[in-house]
Amino acid sequence: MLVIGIAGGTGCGKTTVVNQIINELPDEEVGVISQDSYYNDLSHLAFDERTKTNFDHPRAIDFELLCGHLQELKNGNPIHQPVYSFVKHNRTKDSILTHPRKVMIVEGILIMTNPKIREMFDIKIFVHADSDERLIRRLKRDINERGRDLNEVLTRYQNTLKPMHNQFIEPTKEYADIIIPNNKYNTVAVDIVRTIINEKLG
Ligand SMILES: Nc1ncnc2c1ncn2[C@@H]1O[C@H](COP(=O)(O)OP(=O)(O)O)[C@@H](O)[C@H]1O
Ligand SMILES: O=c1ccn([C@@H]2O[C@H](COP(=O)(O)O)[C@@H](O)[C@H]2O)c(=O)[nH]1
Repeated sequence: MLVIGIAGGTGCGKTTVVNQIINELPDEEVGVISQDSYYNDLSHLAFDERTKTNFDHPRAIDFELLCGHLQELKNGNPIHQPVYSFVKHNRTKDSILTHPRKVMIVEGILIMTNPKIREMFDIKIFVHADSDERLIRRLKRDINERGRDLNEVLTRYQNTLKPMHNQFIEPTKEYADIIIPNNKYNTVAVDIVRTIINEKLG
């Protein structure tokens, strides 16, 4: 199994890049795991308390579960990938049965901060977009798709997103084998990654 890790700050375009990469590749050969599925289960907290969580700190992620699931997939076993709700700030009761594939892509802001997870990646990719571009995209996406308002996104950006990005996420760029500049859509980079995957698929 070829495991590809794709990291980068919020709004850099990780999900978009992953969708572009897997578009036209056979479903049964390539799978995706999102770090978002592995946010800690916060069911013990009331909604108001959950909104105060720092979701941009490595502590917010259940890396033990993510690591265990990746190992299971590498061993050829299926996993039940949790499903996360950004609107509720919590895991849902659902899960997605995910079978091992020849190629697994793991994407998320913090995946390269964890040494054990990092070691499991055969290829490490960091998607870069400037911080103003990321903030604009995040504002639009969170207001349109994640039930937030302007003030909420900006406050979170100043209080946690920006400092956490600088402290934990940006430094993981140094581990990357490939850095994809993504201020604009980057079809060349996507094609290169697709070529690598196609070689693996034979
Ligand atoms: N290169 C790009 N140029 C303009 N908008 C983009 C680009 N890549 C992604 N977007 C948009 O920015 C938003 C965030 O992208 P997304 O892929 O969800 O980022 P991430 O997963 O890194 O948080 C989405 O609305 C997406 O359509
Ligand atoms: O309950 C939550 C959990 C996370 N977030 C924010 O999501 C982003 C990570 O997702 P991307 O798709 O990579 O942007 C992270 O910056 C968290 O702040 C949230 O708002 N609510």
